[in-house]
Amino acid sequence: MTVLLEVSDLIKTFGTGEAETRVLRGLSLVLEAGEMAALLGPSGSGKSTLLTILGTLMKPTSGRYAMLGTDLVAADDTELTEFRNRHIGFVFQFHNLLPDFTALENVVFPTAVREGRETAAARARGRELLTRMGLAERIDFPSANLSGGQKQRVAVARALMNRPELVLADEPTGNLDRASAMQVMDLIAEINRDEGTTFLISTHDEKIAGLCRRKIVVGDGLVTG
Ligand SMILES: Nc1ncnc2c1ncn2[C@@H]1O[C@H](COP(=O)(O)OP(=O)(O)OP(=O)(O)O)[C@@H](O)[C@H]1O
Repeated sequence: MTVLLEVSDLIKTFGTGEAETRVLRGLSLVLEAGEMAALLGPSGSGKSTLLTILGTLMKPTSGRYAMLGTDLVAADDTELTEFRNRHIGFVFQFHNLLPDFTALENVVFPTAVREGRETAAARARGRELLTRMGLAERIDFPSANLSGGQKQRVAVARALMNRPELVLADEPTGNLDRASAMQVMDLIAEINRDEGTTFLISTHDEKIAGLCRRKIVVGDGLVTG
């Protein structure tokens, strides 16, 4: 197996003095390329904080983080933005789609903004992904008119646009009914299997976690299982 990322001795504190909260307390974790892992743990245990650090959206207070051989603690903001755009996709509980944009426009828009233009290749990739997500009939629908499950599948397609090695999903099914949640998870599993994309999925739902090959449990700022 190839190591995709490794964090070690991660500490993250918020606030100072009496208000200081130590959220991560020396957490270490290795993710292999191609894993599909659930991130579990009680509310407040630090799951979102860890995902935000792994997504390079926030630096740890101390500790090491390397992905694909790049030291992401030493990297500056420009390097981090570039790295994130190329290698990491995000799916959140609230999909954050632009309601007046169609499904396809939502999927292609972030790439178009980054590249300064919308290319035919990007549109083709967007169509292919939406079709894989079972949304071929909804490609040109305004996203406001899609169901919650459909919107979340658009969000998964958007996260995959740039063929990231890693997708971080923070409670991606938290807002969905059971059937829609299972459908989103099935599609994630299919992408994981077919394209080798690594997924780390935080969830409170044991059934959702059960669909992942590995469970990582966080408790009190450390990996406990
Ligand atoms: N920016 C911040 N400033 C201060 N405290 C914060 C900040 N972000 C998170 N925290 C605190 O860190 C702790 C962990 O939060 P985090 O959101 O990582 O937990 P979680 O495991 O994702 O919880 P949940 O399952 O409820 O989403 C909480 O006590 C939270 O209040």
